Amino acid sequence: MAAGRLDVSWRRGGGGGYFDELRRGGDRGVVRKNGYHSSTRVRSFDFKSGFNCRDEERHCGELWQFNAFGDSPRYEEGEISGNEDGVQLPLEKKRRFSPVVWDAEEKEARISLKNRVFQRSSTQGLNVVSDEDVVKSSFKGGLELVVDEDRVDGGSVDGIESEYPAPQSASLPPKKDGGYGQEQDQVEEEELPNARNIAMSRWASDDDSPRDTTLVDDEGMHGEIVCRTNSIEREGCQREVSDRDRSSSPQSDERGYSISFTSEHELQNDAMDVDDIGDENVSVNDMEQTDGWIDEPTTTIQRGINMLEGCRSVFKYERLNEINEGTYGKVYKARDKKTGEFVALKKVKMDVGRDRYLEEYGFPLTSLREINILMSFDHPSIVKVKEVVMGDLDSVFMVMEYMEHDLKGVTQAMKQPFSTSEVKCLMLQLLEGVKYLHDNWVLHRDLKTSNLLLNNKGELKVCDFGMSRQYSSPLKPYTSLVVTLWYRAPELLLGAKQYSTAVDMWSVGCIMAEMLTKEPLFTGKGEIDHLDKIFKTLGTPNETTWPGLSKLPGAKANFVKQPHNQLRKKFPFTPFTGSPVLSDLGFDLLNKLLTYDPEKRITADDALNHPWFHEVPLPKSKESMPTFPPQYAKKRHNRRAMKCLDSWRSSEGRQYQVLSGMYWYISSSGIYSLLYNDPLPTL
Ligand SMILES: Nc1ncnc2c1ncn2[C@@H]1O[C@H](COP(=O)(O)OP(=O)(O)OP(=O)(O)O)[C@@H](O)[C@H]1O
Repeated sequence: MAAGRLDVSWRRGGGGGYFDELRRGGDRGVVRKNGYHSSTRVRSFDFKSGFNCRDEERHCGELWQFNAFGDSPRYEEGEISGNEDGVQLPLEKKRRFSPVVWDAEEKEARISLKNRVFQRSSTQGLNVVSDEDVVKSSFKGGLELVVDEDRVDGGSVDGIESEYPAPQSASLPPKKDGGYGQEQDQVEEEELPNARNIAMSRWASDDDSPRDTTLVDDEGMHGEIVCRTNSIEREGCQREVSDRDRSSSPQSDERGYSISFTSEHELQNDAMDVDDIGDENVSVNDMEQTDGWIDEPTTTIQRGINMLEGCRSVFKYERLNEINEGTYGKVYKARDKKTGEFVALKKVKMDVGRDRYLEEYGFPLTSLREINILMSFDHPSIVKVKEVVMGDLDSVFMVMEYMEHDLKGVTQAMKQPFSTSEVKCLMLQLLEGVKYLHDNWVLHRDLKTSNLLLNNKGELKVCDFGMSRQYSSPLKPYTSLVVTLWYRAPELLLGAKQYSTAVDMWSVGCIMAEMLTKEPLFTGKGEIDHLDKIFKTLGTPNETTWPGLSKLPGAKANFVKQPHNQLRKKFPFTPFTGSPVLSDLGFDLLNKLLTYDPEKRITADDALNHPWFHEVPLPKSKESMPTFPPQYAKKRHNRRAMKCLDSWRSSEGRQYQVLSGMYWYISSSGIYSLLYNDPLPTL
């Protein structure tokens, strides 16, 4: 898996401003601004290791490094300590949360020498690294070297040794009060799992600086040197490219490194014709001015050796259509320019309202959670995040495997609900995914049909981990404002602050019912209304059916009184209507998922072993699951498509057309739309 790291830097002083910047790895210290002393702190979010957060701070040009969150790399430790949602995990449980990468076999140590950062890796070579994906930046930086202790004999690095002797061992930044003792050393080692693909990413610097394309080069080195600089003045270790050297044609130096620069503000102007639309993937690069993914980076440096993947640039991908826009980010379909693979790119929304992490560190907590969890998980029922990439304007994108549909879109568009055997196939996959989450101490907390992705291979994958969090035993208080209302468990609706995996299982119950009937089970307009709807269907709970109910904050409200469970009525025995029949065993499972008392609610593990899955009709295999027409594109203002269709329409004189399985039509407002499962127009 490709890896990435984000450095979030924020600066104080130097003009009284307090502003955050997102930077890829390599952004290091502006020390002075307007004559004032200014310190820059860089917090590194290491997406490869799950969540490894470390701070570096510059004071008067000196680099101080310290751990942001205490004693060891751990999941969201900063957020965990002392906030409302806080969970302090017992050690063994931390370990059990295995997907967050703990094994730091390839440990690295950072050594600060003057303004330079050496990074040591026990397994990585000493490589000259450059970046294929340099994103424009206005940073004036220092120098970062990555040095392999195994390969660098006695700390000798060609061309570097004289002035910056390579370290024999991990030395420490200048010791400050309460700073780096031996203990800190140890922590530092532990806190730095291999970040070879991350730490080496770097920024081009100021556009107006000829040094933004400075490369450091050392022929004979077998390892890796990363220079983040606009001020490298190293003999024998420097290749400086001046402004006039910039050209749009690639160059090759005698060592075989290819150095190329694209022209300033060169836009990707791929011509498109009607056929492009027919290709289903409507490229919208040149019309939708979505910040962060408009221009190609102005400078590209390519070198042919030891290319390490840092936080790559979003320009590695060609943006196709927008798939959807959720609360926390827009999701686009895109194509990897190199491999042609389709991916989904979720742009991290930076304006998510009040978010302590956003305010403090420049990155929203919801996205950190999501990225951390998704990058560390590996399960067929959990959507895979391939990498995190950066766009212009400090935008960040998560690159996910592309899934053609989500369950919500599919159920809404279907004429008939899924058959029982299809529901079983989907339920098994969903339960496997949920079991995996719960086994790894993660609550999803927002399971709903729009967060279940489907592809045309019959696979179901859980996505959207923005609300998810790690839990522990004994439970700590969490916020009860989780889970979209219709799928929200009654204990949450009644204000429980302590809850566990059962909240997800309730959502699974709601989803199961919706798959069977094609309609959401409970559709309250507000919390009280929603509870009323639940109680009308399942009967009003009491202390007998749900011990502890009366202690919940919302339990005293005057709810509808309904003594009986009416759920069965929602699944009438209608063998001739074509609707799936919910057998007694199926009903038993549904009832167990929709049990009021969270303690008695069935677990994912037990649900997977429920006999309903063993009775006929047996679950369909994934391969025999139905495929669905392409998801309709929500984006309605696709000007390029409009243009193409316009000409096409005038030549054909038709109002509707089907192109590559998509139904295009012209709405009353004259806007072209893509319709999913629209009845075929008479042509
Ligand atoms: N990997 C993917 N492949 C295809 N479509 C996806 C993918 N991930 C997300 N989507 C689409 O984008 C929608 C929104 O994604 P997601 O739920 O992750 O965003 P969000 O901002 O967290 O949304 P929400 O408002 O539900 O919290 C999904 O419902 C789905 O339709």
